[in-house]
Amino acid sequence: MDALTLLHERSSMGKLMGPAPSAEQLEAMYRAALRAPDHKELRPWRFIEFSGAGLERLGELFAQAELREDPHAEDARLNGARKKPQRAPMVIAVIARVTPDEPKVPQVEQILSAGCAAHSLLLAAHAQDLGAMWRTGQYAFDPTVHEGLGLAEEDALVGFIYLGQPGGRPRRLPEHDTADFVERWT
Ligand SMILES: Cc1cc2nc3c(=O)[nH]c(=O)nc-3n(C[C@H](O)[C@H](O)[C@H](O)COP(=O)(O)O)c2cc1C
Repeated sequence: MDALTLLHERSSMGKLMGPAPSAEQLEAMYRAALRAPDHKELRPWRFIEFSGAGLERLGELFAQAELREDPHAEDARLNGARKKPQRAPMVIAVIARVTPDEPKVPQVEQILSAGCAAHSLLLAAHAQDLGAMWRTGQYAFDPTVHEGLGLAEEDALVGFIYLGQPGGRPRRLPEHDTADFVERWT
């Protein structure tokens, strides 16, 4: 697949099956992520890979987040939270590790860099015929989850990248007219 075709045709896959990406596939994905644009080379990112029992630990954190919000939360709600990470054989949390006192690189730029890294993970997954989906949901912003994953106060959880083998048909790509989004000053 040439680079432009990849950029034009990447799409998300919500239905994901095992096996999880191989070590080689993951290495190619992380190498792509580490090429994200990065002002002053701060490397403002951190990745946590969850698979197997790790997915259960992540689900437990999601359940704890529910409990902190509502100490009387019903079992169905807690079990629903526990099951969320099980929608894929692997999840990668992408964290913006923010340097707060960097005068030339505002925090938003560092978070954008981590977002670019997340996009590169998606692209490199697609290039290797893997399925992937970027999710946040309430848990990406939850203090219990942040604490459990060791985020510092200034860090951001940019997203959870769900990964696996595509388990469904790719959705039809939307057609957009670039003219609707571009203005030209000449
Ligand atoms: C930061 C971010 C967070 C997202 N969070 C969710 C989410 O929690 N749940 C969801 O269904 N889609 C979420 N999405 C959207 C999907 O990842 C996906 O981009 C969307 O369904 C469109 O599909 P496409 O990537 O094939 O165009 C998120 C996207 C971004 C960029």
